[in-house]
Amino acid sequence: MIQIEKLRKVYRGRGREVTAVDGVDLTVAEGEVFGVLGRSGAGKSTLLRCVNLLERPDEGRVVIGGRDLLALRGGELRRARQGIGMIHQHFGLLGSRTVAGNVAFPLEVMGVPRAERAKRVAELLELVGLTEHAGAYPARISGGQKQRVGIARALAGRPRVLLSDEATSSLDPETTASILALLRDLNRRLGLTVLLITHEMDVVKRICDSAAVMRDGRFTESGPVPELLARPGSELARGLFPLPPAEPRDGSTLIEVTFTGGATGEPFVSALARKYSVDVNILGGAVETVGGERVGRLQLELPGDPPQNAAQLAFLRESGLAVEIKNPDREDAR
Ligand SMILES: Nc1ncnc2c1ncn2[C@@H]1O[C@H](COP(=O)(O)OP(=O)(O)OP(=O)(O)O)[C@@H](O)[C@H]1O
Repeated sequence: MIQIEKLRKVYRGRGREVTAVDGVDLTVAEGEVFGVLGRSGAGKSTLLRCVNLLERPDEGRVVIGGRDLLALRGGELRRARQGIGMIHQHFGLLGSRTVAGNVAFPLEVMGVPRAERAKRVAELLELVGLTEHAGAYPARISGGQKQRVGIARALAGRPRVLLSDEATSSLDPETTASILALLRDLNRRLGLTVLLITHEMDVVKRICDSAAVMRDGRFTESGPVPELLARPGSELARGLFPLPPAEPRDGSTLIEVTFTGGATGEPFVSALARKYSVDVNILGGAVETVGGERVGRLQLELPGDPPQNAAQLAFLRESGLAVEIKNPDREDAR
């Protein structure tokens, strides 16, 4: 649904150049929720703004629903952009208009006749659970309700794609959870494709099917979330399951094991201990639900150095677990 190829955006000014997006490739399948995670300054906002051409990239391609946006002009481009909704961290509501008036605004711009507009506004408010607040002004509603207005307004033109620019960053955890649940629900009910940027791991954990980690204008890793979590060395996995720092002791093997889906139900630690008569020391771990799937990471210590544990490590890998050896200087530390 969204296809970005070799996207590059450089800001130039006062003899200074900042490469905000530095050759990003990104594919978001139809109906998918894709999260781009990164710290401030990583280039996330610029990337998102290039997707709906609020910012014109210097190089690369932006293809949405099969249409190459950079090749479109005038009315064609306007129509293509109507198929892309956007929500923002600070909501961007008009204080002088009611909730209903804010949602009606894009419909007025599109020239939708009054009667049809009223019907559509009512539908949209129902969709986001704000029917009772139609006549309220933004100053009198909560942050979560404001973002619901933002979402209803973004959906007014029946977009197939929704871009979310840190939509929950100024909300408390409980409200964040309810907005993320709403986005997930809309994604499923309307088949909406969602591309979101965030600096919060929790957002990725709660609703993203796929994710990318962005740093200095580039993606350092990208893929379906369960796959990333199972990838040794994954930054996303480390962020979602922070394990205590641990130094491998001489004569022992320190490993981090990631398990997803089917492997979660298997008592692999006890199976390992029984099969090889080893004392497995559990140093840390966490199990979470990510994208509706149980995922976990454990830090384990086995007696004996890595070569002595070759069979044990193979057993874990054959059980469907991703195993990363933390002992330094290991050529096979995968
Ligand atoms: N209009 C602009 N002019 C010049 N430089 C800019 C402009 N917008 C962003 N930048 C620079 O581009 C880089 C990427 O910024 P961007 O806002 O895309 O990152 P971000 O990951 O979204 O961070 P944040 O969450 O803080 O917005 C930063 O170094 C920033 O200073």
